[in-house]
Amino acid sequence: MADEPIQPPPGDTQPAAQPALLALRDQIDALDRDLLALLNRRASIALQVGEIKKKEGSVVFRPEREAQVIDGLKAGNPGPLKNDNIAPIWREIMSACRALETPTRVAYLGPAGTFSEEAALGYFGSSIVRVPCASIDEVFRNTSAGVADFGVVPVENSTEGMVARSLDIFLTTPLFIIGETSLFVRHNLLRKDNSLDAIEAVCAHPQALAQCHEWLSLHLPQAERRPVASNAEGARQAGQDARLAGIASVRAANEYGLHVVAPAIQDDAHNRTRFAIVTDPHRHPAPKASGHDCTSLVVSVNNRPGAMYDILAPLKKHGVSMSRLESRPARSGQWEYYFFIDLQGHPDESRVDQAMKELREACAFFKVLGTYPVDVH
Ligand SMILES: O=C(O)C(=O)C[C@]1(C(=O)O)C=C[C@@H](O)C=C1
Repeated sequence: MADEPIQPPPGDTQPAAQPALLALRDQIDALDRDLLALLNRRASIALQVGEIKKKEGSVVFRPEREAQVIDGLKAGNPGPLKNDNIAPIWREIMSACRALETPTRVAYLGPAGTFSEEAALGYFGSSIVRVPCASIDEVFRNTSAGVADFGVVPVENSTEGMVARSLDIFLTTPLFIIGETSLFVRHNLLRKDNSLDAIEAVCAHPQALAQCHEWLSLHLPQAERRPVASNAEGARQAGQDARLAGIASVRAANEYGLHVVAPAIQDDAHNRTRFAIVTDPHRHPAPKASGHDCTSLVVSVNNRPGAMYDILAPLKKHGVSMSRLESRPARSGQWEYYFFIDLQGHPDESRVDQAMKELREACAFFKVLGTYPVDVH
């Protein structure tokens, strides 16, 4: 039989590129070369800024400046690039420029693949030195001890409310908040086998187990819900034992070689977690006003009639808006509470400064947790 040339199966061939397409690609290549040249010019200017900062002995990371850069670009964006894409692109550019000035070491609840890691990368960009920690306490400890320059800790979830451990540590930590970031949290059921059969236990962080409560009750009513230190730790354990499943991100599935057996199992489709960026005030000054700032406080008032009014009155008097008010028992056994308050504005604004002074006088306990640019998306 004569040798027939082997024909590729239909659909397996690339159609010959159209001349018009090739010409457009040539334009993209030329623009990419221009972009690279511009980015390198930007990087060498950042290096010069770094030299000046070194001489002055000042810090490299300036969250208020980065927020202003992104806000300014979004305000003047002619499109068609969407404004939502501006922040992630420029965060990466500034992350790379910052890394030329000095390494940024960031502590977060690890191991690799946690939402905290995703938050850290989203906020600082990927040119950082990662310091994964075993617990939220360790994030605070490593940042205080100078093992990391910054820590990223979860503070609030849109389904489950406050992250109690972080807030409790905020009462006493010497660290303060210099930034915030929030993340859509999509939980996925991960497992070695691609099936829901014979799962004995689901291992995840208690918050994730709580956020998937309804789904677990419906689909895996027999399975034990086993709390572990982080979702990535649960995924790691699931990677070693087919009887276990984890609840974690797709990044964690890739990291530990697991199947996404059921995607998006969180009870609330809009599940978001908010993270605070903390640092040591001896090594990093408070960010200056950026124009869109938030100031976080924790206060307590003696248990008396009108105590809540005394907290709110100075804010009303000076026209300061409050974007968050959370209470947490003071554990005194006296029905006393700490109030976590977010004010809109920066203490450099006199109305905010005045309101804070009067609020301080009305409170038995008053601590400024930090002042920082609001999250820019
Ligand atoms: O403007 C500065 O202070 C810089 O160091 C430059 C730059 C940037 O790349 O734009 C980098 C790091 C800072 O956090 C802020 C901005």
